[in-house]
Amino acid sequence: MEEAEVEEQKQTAAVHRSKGVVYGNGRPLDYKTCPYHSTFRKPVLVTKCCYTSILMAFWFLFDHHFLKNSTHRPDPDTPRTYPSGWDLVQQPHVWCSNLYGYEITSPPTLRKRKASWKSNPHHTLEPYIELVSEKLKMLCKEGLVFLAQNYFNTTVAGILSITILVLVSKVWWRQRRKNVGGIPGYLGLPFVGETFSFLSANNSTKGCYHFVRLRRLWHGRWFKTRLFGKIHVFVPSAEGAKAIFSNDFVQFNKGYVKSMGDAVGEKSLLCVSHENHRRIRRLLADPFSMTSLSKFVKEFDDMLSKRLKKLVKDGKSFVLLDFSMKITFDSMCNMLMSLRDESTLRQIEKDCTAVSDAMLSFPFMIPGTRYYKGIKARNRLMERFREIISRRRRGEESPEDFLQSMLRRDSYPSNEKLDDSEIMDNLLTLIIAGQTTTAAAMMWSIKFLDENREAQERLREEQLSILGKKEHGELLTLEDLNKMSYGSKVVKETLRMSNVLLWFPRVALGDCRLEGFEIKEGWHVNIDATCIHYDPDLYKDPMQFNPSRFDEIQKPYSFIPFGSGPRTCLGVNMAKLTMLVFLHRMTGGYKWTVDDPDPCLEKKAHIPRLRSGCPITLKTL
Ligand code: HEM
Repeated sequence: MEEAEVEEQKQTAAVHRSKGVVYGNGRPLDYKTCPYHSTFRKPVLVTKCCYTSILMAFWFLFDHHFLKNSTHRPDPDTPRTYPSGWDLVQQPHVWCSNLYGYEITSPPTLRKRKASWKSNPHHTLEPYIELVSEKLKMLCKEGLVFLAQNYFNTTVAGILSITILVLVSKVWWRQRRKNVGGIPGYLGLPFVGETFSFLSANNSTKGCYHFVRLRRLWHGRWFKTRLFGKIHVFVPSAEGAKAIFSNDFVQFNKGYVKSMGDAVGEKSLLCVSHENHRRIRRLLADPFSMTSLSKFVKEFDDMLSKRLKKLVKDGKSFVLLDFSMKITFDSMCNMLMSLRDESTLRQIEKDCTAVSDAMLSFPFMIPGTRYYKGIKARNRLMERFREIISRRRRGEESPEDFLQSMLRRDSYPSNEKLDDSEIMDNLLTLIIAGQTTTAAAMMWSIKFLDENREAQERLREEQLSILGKKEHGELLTLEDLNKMSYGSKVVKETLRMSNVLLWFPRVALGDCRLEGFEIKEGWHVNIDATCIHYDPDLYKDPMQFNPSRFDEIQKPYSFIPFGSGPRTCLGVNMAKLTMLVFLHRMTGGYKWTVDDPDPCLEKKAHIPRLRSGCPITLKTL
């Protein structure tokens, strides 16, 4: 791209930033190619009006021209049948044209119809001419032609005015609703709303956030839409996020669909009521505290070092996303249930993927559907977890892991322990909530560092200095990770830019106001973390990968990749530690080349991930 072009693009971007345009997923909106970049809702309608008028005018002139200039007279000997009055009403065009006594040659649709009439000997075009000539005998020819011309022009004028009226009233109606309802936006038809646009964005390589990005361009920072029959408001500000997070469970609650509850289980942290949530979360939290995770750090480091060594020895390109999905899954199953057998792990992973796919599907138990497969997979998983729990209760095995720490509470009072179904549902929840998110973040960290060599070299320097103080082959400890100050900033900047969870959904439990905007009971409010993380007022040059921006303390609720409040991510520490260990091994021991720079996102993925999975080749330093 030429320098002038780049400059122009930057200026356009600056204008859009000042209007509150959001760039999601670490990928800028391409101003050169995006057909919508300067298009707002109203101009779209005005343009539609103009196009329609021009088309109608063309049709009128075209038709008139052919009527007047046609020399093709109908064959008077063709067999005739007479049309009914209704046929005549449906074909005023034919009627008008025949008043001139000539065959119709336009518009194309009529030509097609004429062909079909001809193929049917009992229904030809000629009867119209016969009818007209009969009428002509009865009426004064000049008078009728005058009438017909008037009728033709009136029809065209009528259609034109109705079209323009409909479009103008649409603009007016939209404008009126903006003022009355408070939050701008387009709700579309009942139930359907903009669901199809959302699904189409989700099914494209721009990712589902593209849907949000476009609406923000059209309506402004705050907007509402209707998806799957529910009204959704996208909350774009740190202040809005604060208001929702600090009223979680009071004014807002996490809305979950039936398929989600069926897939992960009704005792899952994601689905339980307020009281149960507090108790389950308290009991689950301990194994995820920073101090309890030191064993996890060592085991993950060991697993990662061995796998990377093997890959570099092979010297082949490998898909980073696949690698990170597998290693996060294996390390989590090891930490939760001490599962290490390869074939068992792969079966469980397959079932967990099926459950995860079923979470946002239509809940109909029809064989072959995602929901059906997910429920079957869930049943298999529950059976497996039940077996493991029974073996432990019989004392056949008792490894030190998350599950064992839960079972140790068996003799505690009921509010101090989890029952079996609570343990099993939450084991599944933890695996599903932890695997895809952490794996995607790991992939993005490498992609961003690859595009920002300065940051990569600075991180490498820090990691080599930590590595230099350790024995050869010695595993990382929590203390080592605490020394990685630049590494932590790289992790933060990766999470800010990648927005692994694009927005956090809640449902309003009653009518309320957010930053002066009216929210009705039952509306879905989505805390738009992506918009907040790309807000130029909160982050200077938000498109720039710059870990050093975290030298400064962030404003409250401006950095929320793990959410906030009573529902903050339970695995926040685990995720950060996993990423730090990963970055340490990748930059401290290796260099890499990204083998496919394709920036497109994976289709139908709720978590933004590269379609290519980011294939890389490793080389030892
Ligand atoms: C980079 C990785 C991760 C990111 C970005 C992430 C992000 C989040 C966010 C934003 C939420 C809150 C959503 C909301 O408020 O609606 C959340 C919740 C949760 N996360 Fe994570 N997460 C990550 C990794 C993990 C890991 C590794 C685990 C567990 C092993 C985990 C387990 C959970 C659970 C159980 C919840 C539900 C908490 C509740 O409702 O009380 N996450 N995560």
